[in-house]
Amino acid sequence: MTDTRTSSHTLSTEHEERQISRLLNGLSAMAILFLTGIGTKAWYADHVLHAWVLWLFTIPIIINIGWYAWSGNQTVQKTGLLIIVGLLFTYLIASGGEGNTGPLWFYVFPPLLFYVTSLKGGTAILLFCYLLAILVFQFPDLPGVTAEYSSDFKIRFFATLTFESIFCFVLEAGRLQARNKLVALAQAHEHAARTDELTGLANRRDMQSRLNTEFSRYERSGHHFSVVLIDLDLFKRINDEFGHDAGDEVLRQFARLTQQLIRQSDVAARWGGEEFLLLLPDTTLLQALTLAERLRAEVAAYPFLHRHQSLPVTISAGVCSISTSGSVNELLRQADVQLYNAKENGRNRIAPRVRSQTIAPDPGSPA
Ligand SMILES: Nc1nc2c(ncn2[C@@H]2O[C@H](COP(=O)(O)OP(=O)(O)OP(=O)(O)O)[C@@H](O)[C@H]2O)c(=O)[nH]1
Repeated sequence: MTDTRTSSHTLSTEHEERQISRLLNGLSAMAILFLTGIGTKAWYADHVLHAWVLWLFTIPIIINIGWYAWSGNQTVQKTGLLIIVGLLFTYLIASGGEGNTGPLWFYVFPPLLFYVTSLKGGTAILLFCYLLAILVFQFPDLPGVTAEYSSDFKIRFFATLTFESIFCFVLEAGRLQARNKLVALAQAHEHAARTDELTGLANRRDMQSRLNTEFSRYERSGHHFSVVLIDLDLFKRINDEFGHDAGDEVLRQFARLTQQLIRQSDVAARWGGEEFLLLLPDTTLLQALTLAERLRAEVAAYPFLHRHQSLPVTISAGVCSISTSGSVNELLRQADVQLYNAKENGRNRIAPRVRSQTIAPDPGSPA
């Protein structure tokens, strides 16, 4: 039984990714404002080169925002912004910014890095940035390096940055752990809401929604499907003679047997107490009847056991194809009528009756 629907995990990840992208756009807009403002201040303070460098940094940020708006590619948006911010901070550390305060902007990096990348990736990038900062601090004669920092500043800078990085790492790890627990909980709830507890098959609610989906597919692209409505014969007698536990065990064993027989794309659901419904996509009436007959024969021959006691189990089933009914309700009604016929005609049988399977295939259905 396959689940073609999007899981809550995928949905939550997509939602989170969109949230991160919106946040990055907001931060990019703020960065443009800051760079323009601080650049203008530097211009009036006669730091012309510094002003131009800050203004020029706004161009790749604007391009990055525009590229994301055009392509919607979140990976490029994240990578682009991290590279720009990394280069900007390298410049600020190497040049000292205004009054040697450039390195202070570095404190923005760790939380952003861990939030946008993974814990491992963030740590690797951060260590690389540390290495760059150490190079700049230790070798002030390197080309492009114009700032010199006191030893006190360097020690305090690295100590505070290390504390900040560790806190950010721990907080992000905690956030991810809580998030993963919540996602797992949501998945478990989602699964429970769609599953029959006793048999592990889909429940009626899930089957109803799958039937509607399959019917929409049929209306859209003409893909035929069939259903088999199954009822365990004289089940009350099993309960009465062998006990309710034995009845439950029969339901479980029958569910297992059914699942072994149907295709991956088919869906088996517990429709009611001892009633089951099979949804068979891309299946003609004849094919559905063949499957139902095979299942009937297997059940009749299967040694159902409970506490070493052999239990007599047979099934009756009504089969119907969408090509002979215009709606899901009509399909189910017809299957129910056929099931009633099967019971009326003596149980342990499938309806409609097929004489050595010479029924004509559904018009327009796959061969
Ligand atoms: N053990 C068990 N029994 C159930 C469960 N759900 C429904 N039943 C029983 O299934 C029996 C169904 O009985 P009926 O509707 O009279 O039908 P039947 O005995 O199967 O007879 P036919 O359908 O006419 O062949 C009832 O006794 C229900 O109590 C369940 O989850 N576990």
